[in-house]
Amino acid sequence: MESTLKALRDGESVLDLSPRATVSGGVEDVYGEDCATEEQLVTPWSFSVASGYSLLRDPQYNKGLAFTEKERDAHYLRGLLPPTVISQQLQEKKEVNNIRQYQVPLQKYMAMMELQETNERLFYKLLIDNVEELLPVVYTPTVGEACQKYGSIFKRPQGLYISLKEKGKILEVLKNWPEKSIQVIVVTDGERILGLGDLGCQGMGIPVGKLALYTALGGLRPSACLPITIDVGTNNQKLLNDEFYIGLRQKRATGQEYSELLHEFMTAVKQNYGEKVLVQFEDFANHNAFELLAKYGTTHLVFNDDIQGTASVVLAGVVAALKLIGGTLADHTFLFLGAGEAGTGIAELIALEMSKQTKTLIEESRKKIWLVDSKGLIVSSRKASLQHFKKPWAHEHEPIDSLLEAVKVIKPTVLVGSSGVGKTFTKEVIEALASINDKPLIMALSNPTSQSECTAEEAYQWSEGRAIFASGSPFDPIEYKDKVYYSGQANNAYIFPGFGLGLVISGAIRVHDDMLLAASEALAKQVTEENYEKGLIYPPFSDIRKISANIAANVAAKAYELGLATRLPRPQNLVKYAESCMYTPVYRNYR
Ligand SMILES: O=C([O-])CC(=O)C(=O)O
Ligand SMILES: [Mg+2]
Repeated sequence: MESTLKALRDGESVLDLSPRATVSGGVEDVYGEDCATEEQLVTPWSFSVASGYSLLRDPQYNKGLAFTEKERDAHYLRGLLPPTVISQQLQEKKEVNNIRQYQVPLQKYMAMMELQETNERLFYKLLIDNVEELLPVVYTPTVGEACQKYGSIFKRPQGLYISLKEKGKILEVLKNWPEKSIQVIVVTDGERILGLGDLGCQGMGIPVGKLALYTALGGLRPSACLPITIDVGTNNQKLLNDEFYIGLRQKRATGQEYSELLHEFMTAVKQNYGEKVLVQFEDFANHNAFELLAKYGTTHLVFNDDIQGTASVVLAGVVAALKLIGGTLADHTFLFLGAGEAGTGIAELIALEMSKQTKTLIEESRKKIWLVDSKGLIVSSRKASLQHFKKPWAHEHEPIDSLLEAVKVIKPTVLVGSSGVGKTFTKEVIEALASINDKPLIMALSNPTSQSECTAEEAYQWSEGRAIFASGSPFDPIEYKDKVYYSGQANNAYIFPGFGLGLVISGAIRVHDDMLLAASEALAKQVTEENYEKGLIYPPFSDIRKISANIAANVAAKAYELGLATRLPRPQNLVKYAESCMYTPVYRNYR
């Protein structure tokens, strides 16, 4: 092989397949590329072993200035790099300095994406070593703005685009992806990107970002991760009018046309990657999210991050918070603003855990949990007109129109925001909550920061410093009356990377609700006394790889217990095993 490459580089056509014999004019080259006119056909040759110039442009293998002298000799890199050889540590220092120089978060995002596209291992090294600083760049809130402007900032495609144009050909499209051993797919149809609504094809930033976290936080290999956007159109008129929009210019396909495309996709995925590939649904609109999860939950390894991942992270936060606010889960009364994927998903998982703890029927546990949607409190008199996923929460009560009224009447101890609409936890709402509770637990989950139900500062100020607060997007520590308040990030990023790792290492073939409880339990256990002293109900993200290994182990253990694991025999020490499976971004040495 090496002599073949050398010969090609020296200008010989070893296999003599080059089209040079058939083209004329211009300067002759081995590929026939430079001498072809526009009408003449050329062959897009590529090498199967990255070497020389192409090695420097292959993000998976490129090491830039960190290529050693020996590697520069062995891989035809002499002269293609300046003479200096530096360590990955120094490269990292330089990149961190570069990123810090950008004032605008979107510029930082673009710089990080460029790094991912030029030197993958360096990108992950940066992200892992500086996770608290860079998470808000590659993930919420900045990724939201990136999706909104995706058409304008778009340089190179990342991930796989499957649009209505590919109907009937989805299996072929999957085969176009260069990697064959895929373990995790994150897929969106872009209809409900964070709390920003329908961003159509530009939702691709989300699967790309989520999978970057799968690798950085959960240790899945980048080559095993596949981001996919399904483009069935968009109802976002602004995007349809935008000359730089990258998606199909049509209104969303719905009904049969939609479900047929999704079905072809799900079938092709299983056919191409087998039973054990995890498909994570992300940021679908409510109606499709619930339907897809129910439909494919029994035939595929599927996980909905917004319903199940968010539920698991919030349950963990609530369980941890009990140390600060007192009582058992069943002693508390929960009020949600938002009864979509996140709201009903969290409510159901809390009810499930409550029932397990108290050995009562889930119908009884649900009565401790109240949901408010855009039409007011969900009560039994509204039942006939409710979407099916809201019906379990229609308890007997007089109708109530507003959140404020609901807080006053229901007297919740825990207030959760999951509607995707910002600034809805007003001063009045938080004051009312704080007048009922000594230590109210407030979780403002909506993303990005612009959609947060309230800010950390508002939560502490309006509760006179008594609230325990966590939010979906991060807030900096707040100083209030000479005291510093730290708030946690109740984001599914704590759960899905470890959860997915647990499924992969056990060879799980289905997701079960008990695995979500297992993930919650593992996360809640990672909160230390030191965290509690600061008022935190989540451990810091700087420990996330250890946290993910623990979550993965607990999830895998549950998969074995339920008979859903196929990787046999079961490893004895699952935490150690999970850690040993995790990708690390240090450079490999090339022979
Ligand atoms: O992406 C995030 O930050 C959390 C999430 O799933 C969402 O808001 O849809
Ligand atoms: Mg989401």
